[in-house]
Amino acid sequence: MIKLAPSILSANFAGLLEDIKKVEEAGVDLLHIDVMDGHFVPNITIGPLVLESIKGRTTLPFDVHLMIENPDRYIPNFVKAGADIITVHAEACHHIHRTIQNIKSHGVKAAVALNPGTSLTSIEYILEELDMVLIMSVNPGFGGQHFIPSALDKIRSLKKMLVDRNLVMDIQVDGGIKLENAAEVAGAGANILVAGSAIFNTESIEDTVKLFRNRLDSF
Ligand SMILES: O=C(CO)[C@H](O)[C@H](O)COP(=O)(O)O
Ligand SMILES: [Co+2]
Repeated sequence: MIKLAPSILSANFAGLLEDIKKVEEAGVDLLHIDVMDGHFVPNITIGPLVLESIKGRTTLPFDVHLMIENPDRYIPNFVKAGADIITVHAEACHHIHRTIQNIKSHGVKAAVALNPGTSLTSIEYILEELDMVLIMSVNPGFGGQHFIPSALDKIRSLKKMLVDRNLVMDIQVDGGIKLENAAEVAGAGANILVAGSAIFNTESIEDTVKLFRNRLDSF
């Protein structure tokens, strides 16, 4: 079954817990938390303090997408704040293998994200170490952008790499996912879809999640 991970980047921060409750009650699978530092990406969002304030108040696992430089420095803080999956960007890590081991040493799942312009070859030699690969389908930094179509080929190639090596791990896709393209992204091989604006910027979160489920039913 395809998992849905709403990105709280598009939630109402004045009533964050209420929005989280809405997606939880609508039956989503993960809470995608976008952490931006104003250096790796041109935007600043949230840090461990916000995670700590929602920890224990939702049953949804925390899927933490770190769009920050020097992520190793902050991994213990995010683990302590409740992270279940930590994703770092290949482009932000000088020693990606070491960073992955660092994440795993804290007992949480480890993933690598690739920007639209980054090749799959950058993870070729660490694939066996990963729990998930995140294919970015927008340039990171902002919600509400358009899906970059070349991501579809990259998802297909990644899926083939995994099959060829007999590896089982999650393929997450993030950016510009809407009701209209969700099935195509899943069809290419993704099994976790992140959606921010498509879920939170709607009249009814419950109805939108149902519509996503209908479109993804057959996968
Ligand atoms: O990592 C991200 C941006 O860097 C977000 O997770 C992503 O953009 C989700 O928002 P939307 O679904 O509105 O594109
Ligand atoms: Co994200």
